[in-house]
This record gives sequence, structure tokens and C-alpha cells, in this order.
Amino acid sequence: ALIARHGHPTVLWGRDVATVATIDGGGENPRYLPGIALPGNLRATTSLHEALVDAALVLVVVPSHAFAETLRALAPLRPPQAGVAWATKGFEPGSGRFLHEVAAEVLGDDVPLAVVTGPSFAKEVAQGLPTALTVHSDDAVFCRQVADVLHGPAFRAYTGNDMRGAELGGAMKNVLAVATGVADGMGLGLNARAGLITRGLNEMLRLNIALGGRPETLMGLAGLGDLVLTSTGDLSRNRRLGLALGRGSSIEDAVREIGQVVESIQTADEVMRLATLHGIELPIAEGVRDVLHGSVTPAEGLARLMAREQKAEYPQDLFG
Ligand SMILES: NC(=O)C1=CN([C@@H]2O[C@H](COP(=O)(O)OP(=O)(O)OC[C@H]3O[C@@H](n4cnc5c(N)ncnc54)[C@H](OP(=O)(O)O)[C@@H]3O)[C@@H](O)[C@H]2O)C=CC1
Ligand SMILES: O=C(CO)COP(=O)(O)O
Repeated sequence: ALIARHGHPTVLWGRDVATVATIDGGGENPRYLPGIALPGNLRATTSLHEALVDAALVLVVVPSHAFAETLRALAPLRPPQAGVAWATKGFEPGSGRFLHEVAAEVLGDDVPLAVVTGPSFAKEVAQGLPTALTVHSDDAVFCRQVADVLHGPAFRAYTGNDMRGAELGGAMKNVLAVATGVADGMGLGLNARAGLITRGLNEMLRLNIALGGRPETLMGLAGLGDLVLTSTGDLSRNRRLGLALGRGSSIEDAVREIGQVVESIQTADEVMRLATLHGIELPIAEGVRDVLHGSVTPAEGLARLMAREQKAEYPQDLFG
């Protein structure tokens, strides 16, 4: 909707026949964005071929568990000039690979790739409310092309070239939002919320440095910005999962009630896989992983965090 409003003829591909028909014919997405008028030049189709045939660029926005299969489906249909960007946040489930690594493997090294990430609830973007996010790519020309179609009167699209840091921020904030949701659901107060957000940022920075991302990426829209939005905004599915768990719901009931993708459920495992691989302690992310697996209760997770040894806020060598 955002890209179409900027005057670019845009074709949305989806697999649900009824939803696609209502978007294409009725200018509304009743399942995911009810009541929001979509622009007339936004078309929708269930045919991937039709969606891609004249594409100048491709933006993938499926959940992370469907990322690789979607790229495999679009690879033979993609026009040679069309680079591929994605707003998906997470890792490849089961391997912990970054999505830009998956994309390079599936599409080949010569296809321009970009990550679109930052604090942006879809509903607010569709409503035309002011939003800022960031596009990261190794290809400066493609990065600018993606940012240019997104940038407009109510939308600021910044650019960068740290795909690794940008992807880590977008994935990890989902896990950390569960932690603040749990704390708020348990009624632990505003101090606990701010403490968790800040120590969560510290966990992001430590893992990011070990993985080769740049610290400033995590201090910007892709890290701190999205962490604050998702940890404090009740539109977040990941925060709402935490709130429900903190109030005593089962994970099954909470996920059913939310009824949309909750990326943290898989991402928590992948974050901890990466942390173990690099020998890094991430106590908040680990607590979320264990609560999501049901191996500790929220109260036990809190007790575990509070009993940790006292220490310096930042290890001396964090920023090299
Ligand atoms: N919502 C938001 O505010 C933001 C979301 N993101 C990220 O975007 C990604 C998608 O999230 P979001 O759209 O909100 O999730 P939703 O749960 O709202 O919607 C998921 C969409 O993906 C489709 N889908 C799921 N699996 C497949 C598949 N195997 N093949 C094709 N289509 C599939 C669903 O189709 P169907 O209805 O047919 O199941 C549905 O249209 C996530 O990684 C999320 O973190 C990033 C920024 C903001
Ligand atoms: O990524 C998002 C906002 O930037 C959406 O967050 P949730 O997936 O938690 O709803």
C-alpha cells in the first residue's frame, strides 16, 4: 500500500484466494488490515508469475519459516533486472542462518539483495502514520532504489550497508519483546521494563559484535528503535505473547488468540544456538527461550535473572 501510494504500480502476491480477491476487487485486506482503504493502483494475485512478470524490484514479506521456500518459488520467475528485498524478521529455522545468507544461496551471488527493517507496525504504515525505517544492502544502487520507493511524505527510509547487524536487530528484538511483555504481564513495574529493554540492548550488542555486525546499526532504527517499539507497543504480537504468558496463559492459548505469526517462538531457539556457538551469555534471551519451551515458569525466569552475579555494566572490551 505504501509503495502504491507513492505512485508505483504494485502487485501483491498471496496464496489465499478469498483475501486476494477482496484486496484486488474491494481495496481492503479484511483478514489482516480490516477497515483500511488500500490504494486503487495496488493489484493482488495468487499467481506468482503474474506478480513478477513486470517487476522492477521484489519485496518479500512472508514469515521466516516460509522465506526459503518463497525465494525458491520466485527464483525462476524473477525478471533478471529485479533485485530482491525483504521485511521478514528472523533466522532460517533449524540452522540459525541469516536470511541474507539464505537469499544469496537460493538466488545466487549476483542478485542485488536488501534488508528492510526498523520500527514499523504494518497497521500504522497502512494507515499512513509517520514512520522511519532503514534499508541495508551491500549494493549501494539497489539500496537506494528500495529506499526511494518506500520514502515519501509520511515515511522516512534511511540507508546503510550492514545487513548482518540490521538482520540481527530485527530478529532479536522479537525475543526481547517477549521478556518485557512477560514482566508487564506479571505486573513487575516500569523500572523492570526499562531495565529489561536496556539489558536486552546490551545482549543484542554483544551477540552482534561476535557475529561481525557494527554496533551503530544496533543503536539505530534496526536495533534500539525496533526494540523500544516492540517492547512497549501493544500492537506487537511478540509483546502480546509475553503479556499473556506473564498473566498465566499457556503458550498454545496465547498463540491461538493472537492469530498471526509470532516470530520469537522460533527465533529464540536460533538466537540461543548462535550464542552457544560463539560462547556468549544472553540471560534474557535464554530465559525467554526456556519460558517458551515451558521448562521454566515466568516467576522462575525472573528469579534466575535477579540471582545473577553482580558485575560491570559493560565488559571493558565490548566496543574494542
Ligand atoms: N506486521 C508488522 O508490523 C511487521 C512484520 N514484519 C515481519 O514480516 C514478516 C511477516 O509478518 P506479518 O505479515 O506481520 O505476519 P502475518 O501473520 O500478519 O501474515 C503472514 C502472511 O504471510 C503469508 N504466509 C505465511 N506462510 C506462507 C507461505 N508458506 N507461503 C506464502 N505465504 C505465506 C500469510 O498468508 P495466509 O494468510 O494465507 O496464511 C500471510 O499473508 C515477519 O517476519 C514479521 O516479523 C516486519 C515488520 C513489521
Ligand atoms: O516488527 C514489528 C514492528 O517493527 C512487528 O512486531 P511484532 O511481530 O511483534 O508484531
